[in-house]
Amino acid sequence: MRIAPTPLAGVHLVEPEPVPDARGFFARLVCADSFAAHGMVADFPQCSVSWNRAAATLRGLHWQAAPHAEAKLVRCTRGAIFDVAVDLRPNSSSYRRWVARELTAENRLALYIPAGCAHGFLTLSDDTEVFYQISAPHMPDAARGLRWDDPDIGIDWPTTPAVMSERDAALPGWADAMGQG
Ligand SMILES: Cc1cn([C@H]2C[C@H](O)[C@@H](COP(=O)(O)OP(=O)(O)O[C@H]3O[C@H](C)C(=O)[C@H](O)[C@H]3O)O2)c(=O)[nH]c1=O
Repeated sequence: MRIAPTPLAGVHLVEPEPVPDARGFFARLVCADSFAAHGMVADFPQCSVSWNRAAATLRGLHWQAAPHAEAKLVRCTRGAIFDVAVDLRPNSSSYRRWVARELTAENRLALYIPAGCAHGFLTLSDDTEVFYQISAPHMPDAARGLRWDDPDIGIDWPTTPAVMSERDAALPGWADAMGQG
């Protein structure tokens, strides 16, 4: 697999390297040694999936507060997403910056998002499925969020969301979100 850095500290793009043969191919998706060499965790005690009926569905921007902060490896297993990470770490060289990558079932790319970053995505096609490998269990009381269109972050979404949860539509802007503790 190829692990490439992004402009956000600790956020990496993981690209499988398929080994082809007459049957098709085999490819590794996670490797503890390779991940550790890039400062990434590879222990994912919880895996989740979300299915999204329509294109332009937005989920996020979410994270879990310490001590329940989670690293995530996110991939699109059907359809396509515009996947976004936002750096919330005050001591990070990329604090308050965002990065996005197009993850699709066809490119099999995965975005590694370390603890201390918010995550969200916008679907680019109907019938899109997103698979998460997560380094910490879901703790509802630790759930935090930032609104998708916060002007201080300025994410350049490819299109206006058409579908989102009431929770996501009501998420706070940066100042209030950082005051959530
Ligand atoms: C996250 C989660 C949710 N749930 C339950 C709670 C709700 O009854 C239902 C939907 O939850 P929610 O609306 O928070 O789902 P998303 O909006 O897709 O949240 C996710 O979206 C963004 C993009 C992420 O990166 C996180 O993985 C996660 O926050 O699933 C669980 O049972 N376990 C879980 O781990």
